[in-house]
Amino acid sequence: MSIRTLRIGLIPGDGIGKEVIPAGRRLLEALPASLKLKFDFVDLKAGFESFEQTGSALPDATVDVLRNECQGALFGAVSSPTHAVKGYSSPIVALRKRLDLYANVRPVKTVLTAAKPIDMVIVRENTEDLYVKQETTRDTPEGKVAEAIKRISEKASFRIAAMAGDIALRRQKIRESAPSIHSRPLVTITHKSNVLSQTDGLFRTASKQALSDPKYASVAIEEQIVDSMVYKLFRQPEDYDVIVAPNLYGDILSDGAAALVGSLGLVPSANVGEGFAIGEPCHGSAPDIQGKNIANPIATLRSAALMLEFLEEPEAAAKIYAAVDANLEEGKLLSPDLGGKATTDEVVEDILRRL
Ligand SMILES: NC(=O)c1ccc[n+]([C@@H]2O[C@H](COP(=O)([O-])OP(=O)(O)OC[C@H]3O[C@@H](n4cnc5c(N)ncnc54)[C@H](O)[C@@H]3O)[C@@H](O)[C@H]2O)c1
Ligand SMILES: O=C(O)CC[C@H](C(=O)O)[C@@H](O)C(=O)O
Repeated sequence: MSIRTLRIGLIPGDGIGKEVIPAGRRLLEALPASLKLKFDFVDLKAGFESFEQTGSALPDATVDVLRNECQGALFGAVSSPTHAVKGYSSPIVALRKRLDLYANVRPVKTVLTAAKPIDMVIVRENTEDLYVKQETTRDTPEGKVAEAIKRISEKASFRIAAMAGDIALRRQKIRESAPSIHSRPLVTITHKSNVLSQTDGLFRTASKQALSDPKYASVAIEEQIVDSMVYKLFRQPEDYDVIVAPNLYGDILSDGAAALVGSLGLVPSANVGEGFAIGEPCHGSAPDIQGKNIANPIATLRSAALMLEFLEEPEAAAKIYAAVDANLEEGKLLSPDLGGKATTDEVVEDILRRL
C-alpha cells in the first residue's frame, strides 16, 4: 500500500485555539507509520486578531488555500465580539458557507465504563437558518425594531437528514463488532414546527422524506420539539443516538449536551462537505483560561480523528479515539475542567504515549 499524503490547513484563530491546534498537529504527526498516512501542514489565518492585523477575519488567501490545495483542516476557535464591530463577521460561520460544509457533526459521549454512559451525535445543519445573518434594524414610533431572516430550504434539510441517516447506519455497523449502549439505530428530528409551521415545518417534512428512503429501513425515526428535547436530553441522555437539527438549535443542543459529559473541552465536531472536512472543537476561544496551558486539548484531538473519519481514514481515527478513551478511563492526567491538575501539554503527551 502506498503512502497517502493529506494536506491539512491549520487555523488556530484566537485564545485557546492557539494552544489546542498545535496539539492537534502533534497528534497527527505522531500517528504510527503503519497507517501509511503523511501530513503536509499549511498555517492559515482567521479570527479577531487577523481582523485587527489585516482588516479581514477570514482572508481570501485562507479560503483559496483550503479550496485549492487542502483535503482538510483543523480550526481552533475565534473571539467574535458580542457587540457589532464594523467589518467583522464570524469567520467560521462564513467558512462553513463558502466551502459548502453543509453538515456539522458533533459526537457527545462518555467512555463506556462511565457510571451513566452516553453516546450520541448531534448532526447540525451548517449553512442556513438564522445563520444566514440577514438582519435589519429600523426606527419606528415605538423605538427600534430589529428583524432577522430564518431561512430553511428543502434541499439543505433533506441532505442534512440524509447525512444523519447515513451516520446512524455507520454507527450501527461499528456496533456489530464493539460494545455499545444502543441496541438499534435511531434518528431524532428536532424542530419547533408547532409554532414555526413554515420554516421548521419544512425542516420536519423534508427530514422525514429523506429518512423514508428504504435504505434507512432499519433506522427508527422519531421527532421531538426542541424545548422538550432539552428536557428529555437532560433527563435521559442515554436514550439518544443521532439527533438532527436546524443550525441554531443544533448549536445550542451541542453545548448543552457537552455539560452532560463533563466539559466543553471534550466535545469535537467536523464541518463536512463533499470530500472536505474541517475538524473543530465545539468550544470557543475561552478567554477566561487562555495563555495558562490548562485548556483541555481532547475536543481538538477528537476533532482531528473525526476529520480523518470523513477523509476515509477510519483506522487512524479509531487509534486516536482509543488513546483518548484510555487517558480518560485511567483518569490520572486530566485537565482542570475535569477536576484534574494536568496541563494541556501533559494531557497531550499522555495521549501520544498511548497511540
Ligand atoms: N467555533 C468558534 O470559533 C467558536 C465557538 C464558540 C464560541 N466562540 C467564541 O469564543 C468566545 C468565548 O465564548 P464563550 O466564553 O461563550 O464560550 P467558550 O466555549 O469559549 O467557553 C465557555 C466555558 O467553557 C470553558 N472551556 C471552553 N473550552 C474549554 C477547554 N478546551 N478546556 C477547558 N475549558 C474550556 C471556558 O473556560 C468557559 O468557562 C466568543 O468570542 C465566541 O464568539 C467561537
Ligand atoms: O463565535 C463565533 O464566531 C461562532 C460561534 C459558533 C457558532 O456556530 O455559532 C460556535 O458556537 C460553534 O458552536 O461552532
